[in-house]
Amino acid sequence: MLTFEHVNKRRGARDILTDITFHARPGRVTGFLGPNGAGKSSTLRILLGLDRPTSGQALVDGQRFASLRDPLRSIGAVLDGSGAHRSRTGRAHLRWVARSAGIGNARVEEFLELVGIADAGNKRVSTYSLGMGRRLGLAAALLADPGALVLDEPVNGLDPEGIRWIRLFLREQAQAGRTVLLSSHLMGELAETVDDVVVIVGGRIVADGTLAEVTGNHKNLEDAFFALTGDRGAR
Ligand SMILES: Nc1ncnc2c1ncn2[C@@H]1O[C@H](COP(=O)(O)OP(=O)(O)OP(=O)(O)O)[C@@H](O)[C@H]1O
Repeated sequence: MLTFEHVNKRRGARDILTDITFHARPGRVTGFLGPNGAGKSSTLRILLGLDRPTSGQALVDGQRFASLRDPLRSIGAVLDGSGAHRSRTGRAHLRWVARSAGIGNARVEEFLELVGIADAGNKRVSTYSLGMGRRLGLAAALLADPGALVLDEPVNGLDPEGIRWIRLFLREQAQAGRTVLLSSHLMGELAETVDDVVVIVGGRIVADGTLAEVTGNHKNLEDAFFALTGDRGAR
């Protein structure tokens, strides 16, 4: 379970996040949706201990990231890019991540297969497409079998096949019991993937509920999103 409790973030004179409160639950995919600049990345960075809230807290299974005894086994994350050094091969990157977590190389091979990049395992990450880099990032995030998976804009820039693959993959992760939290400014691509939806606009939560609850009387999630965000959602 991922929990945000009254998280506020101020930068200089600006309130970037105001009273961010929501949960992402095990076995469900939670979409954290909002237009560019709404505060999605800032919120996720606080959860992952990469930034501090001005007040409030973000918790992974009831604990702050910094207090987790074995963070890789609690929460996996894919933020910008693959997270790998470009001159490394995909396989070498995963072996390095595995070693840091005390995991054997057999699991690296298993995960290269799982995310569908086994054939490219010996190629340098600099030669990977955007989609392959995302798959490598997912493999690294999942190597230590974490209970939660966090992804910042996982489908952004991918072709339809890549988007479809990520959607199915994330649904499988939730079915396996993981808590999946993903951010996106794209609604159409995600309506079939998410169980729960949290909408953020201007650093504030403006909707939080199941997909059906947030869609409400609108034709679809995209229409509901534009109604909630005004023209800011169109950017
Ligand atoms: N390091 C920083 N210093 C100053 N302002 C920042 C910093 N990081 C983010 N911001 C500001 O905080 C606000 C929220 O940014 P954030 O990146 O969290 O939004 P986002 O919803 O993830 O949008 P995007 O999808 O465009 O990244 C923006 O107005 C941004 O300009």
